[in-house]
Amino acid sequence: MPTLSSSAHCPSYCSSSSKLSTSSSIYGNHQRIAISSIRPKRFVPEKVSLRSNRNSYSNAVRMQDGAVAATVTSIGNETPFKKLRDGLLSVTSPEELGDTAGFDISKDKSTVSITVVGASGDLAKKKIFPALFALYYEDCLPEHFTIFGYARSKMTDAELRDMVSRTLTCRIDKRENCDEKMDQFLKRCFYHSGQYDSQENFAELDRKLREHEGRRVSNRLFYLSIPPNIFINAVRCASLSSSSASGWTRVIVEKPFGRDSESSAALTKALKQYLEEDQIFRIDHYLGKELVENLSVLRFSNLIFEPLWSRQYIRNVQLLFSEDFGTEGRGGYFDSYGIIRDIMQNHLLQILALFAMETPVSLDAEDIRNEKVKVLRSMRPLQLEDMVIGQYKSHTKGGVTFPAYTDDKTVPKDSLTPTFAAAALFIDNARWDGVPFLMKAGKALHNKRAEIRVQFRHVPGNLYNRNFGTDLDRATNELVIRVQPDEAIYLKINNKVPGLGMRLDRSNLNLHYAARYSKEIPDAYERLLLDAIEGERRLFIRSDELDAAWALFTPVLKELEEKKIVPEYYPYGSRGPVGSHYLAAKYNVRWGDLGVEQQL
Ligand SMILES: NC(=O)C1=CN([C@@H]2O[C@H](COP(=O)(O)OP(=O)(O)OC[C@H]3O[C@@H](n4cnc5c(N)ncnc54)[C@H](OP(=O)(O)O)[C@@H]3O)[C@@H](O)[C@H]2O)C=CC1
Ligand SMILES: O=C1O[C@H](COP(=O)(O)O)[C@@H](O)[C@H](O)[C@H]1O
Repeated sequence: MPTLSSSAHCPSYCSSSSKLSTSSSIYGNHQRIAISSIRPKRFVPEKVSLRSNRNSYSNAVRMQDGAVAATVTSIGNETPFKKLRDGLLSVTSPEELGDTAGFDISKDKSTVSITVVGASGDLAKKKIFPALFALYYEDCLPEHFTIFGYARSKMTDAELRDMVSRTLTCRIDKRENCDEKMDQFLKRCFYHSGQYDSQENFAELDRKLREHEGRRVSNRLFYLSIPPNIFINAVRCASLSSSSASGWTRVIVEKPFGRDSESSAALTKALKQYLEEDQIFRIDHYLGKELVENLSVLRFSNLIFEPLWSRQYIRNVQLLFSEDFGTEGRGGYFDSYGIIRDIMQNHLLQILALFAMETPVSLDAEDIRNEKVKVLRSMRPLQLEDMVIGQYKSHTKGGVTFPAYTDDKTVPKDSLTPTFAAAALFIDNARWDGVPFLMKAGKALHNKRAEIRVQFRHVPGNLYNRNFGTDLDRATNELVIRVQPDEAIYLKINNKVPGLGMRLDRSNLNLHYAARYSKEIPDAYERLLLDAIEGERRLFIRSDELDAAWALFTPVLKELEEKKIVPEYYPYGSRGPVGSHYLAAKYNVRWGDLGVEQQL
């Protein structure tokens, strides 16, 4: 009996998934076969022909169980084919392709090398190494893997291990053998010091990687965790001097992907001098967050939501992001980007696209990304009059003084860079015509939170209108998807207060993750790293998506800078500029995050 399994996310390597080897599991709505159910059966696969408009396939074979597997050859770098469509089962590793595909089918003949470029930096320490360890702990990494740190800093392997060890923690529910697992993990970590623009240094890395890979099919993942001005040099050197000769080579690129349409297009063009689009994994870590991934499940697997998902029933949609700390430590980077580029153009817009897209043909990465591009291209570029910007100023509370944004030594004293922005966006298509999509993002606010709020329309001819007083807006249903912290999905409904009278109140139908699920939620970087290793592109940004996203924000960003628009100043730790309320009121909207929420 197929089960909806939480382990379905890491099916090809995780130990939990190998337990599925004697049966199939449900991955999305497509059947997926665990590798171990195929691998031991040596047989001669029948060659079949496979065609598509975009890719050419080679080595297409029919497996013993009827599934078709192939490798894609149009992208230069032969990559195992992964298609989740009618009749085609997921192929996640060379082993599945068998002898006729030119790979050695025994599992111990392939390896994955993960090189963290910029290993000495903040993101590497904070997110990437801990995520890799978590994947290792969960047995989600392949049997043969090696992790290399690469940066200019001089470090020995032992020093890298020491640095990494201080960043690793075990999940509360996974303490068993944790120290032992950490030691084993650290033994797989190595370091190479080199310049980002030196082909010679990357060639030295290549030699070290080859030593570790031996004669196995070598697959290589480079994570560019470096400032954007050195992306291209690093990609050039990595691709020319340390690409894999026998397996795939993939590069995870961190944001920012440019500052506007032009610089983003230039970055893409430069990357494509050295890499095919299929090798580029542009990361937006919000797409790896549990509740963002769940958006499609909520919409497309529950009858009660999708029919309501349109202008007919939805009054407005709000995408909210707040942090209760400033740009401390990252002011230098932040000042040339600002909150619109840092959060809105990517994280919030990606959520909006997933929220508003039409039903994709399938859960295949290209089908999903096609729908996201379509909805982004149906949007109106943001107008200056639909935008409010703010910057935090110093504030003293309880004897403690919190700094202004411009108190940061790396920020110019006269900086006009917004640390807060609110915006109203519109999608000019049949489903969403006239529905305001309001975004609000800010640093140094009163709380840390990310959520999606969907405010529904009034009930026509509501028999209970007189029970709500004059504020009928308060009586409409609201669906809240709290992405973080304390993940939850709750629906505000009107309910009769028990008793002999007829008094109504607002109560929550609450799916509170901590209460419902005992398993700790993996960090977004774990999911995304695993997907990159598996070649799953669903949660990464395609270049045309990126172009469409920049097209919406570039004109207003230019106007703000050319006109030197002064931000509205708000105290550190407050709810942000008052102007955001006027913006919402212009579209008859009240921000949903103002009141104290009732928690069940
Ligand atoms: N930190 C975060 O929370 C987030 C970061 N990002 C993105 O991830 C990437 C990495 O971020 P983060 O780790 O904070 O960056 P860092 O500033 O910490 O830089 C990473 C490493 O790059 C090297 N480096 C730094 N500046 C330069 C320079 N001017 N020239 C050459 N090398 C340099 C340093 O290593 P060495 O000197 O040893 O070579 C440094 O340790 C960036 O693109 C950033 O925008 C995205 C989301 C969040
Ligand atoms: O990309 C970024 O995200 C972080 C917030 O990420 P979260 O997962 O902690 O919510 C933000 O602080 C940073 O400015 C931005 O670059």
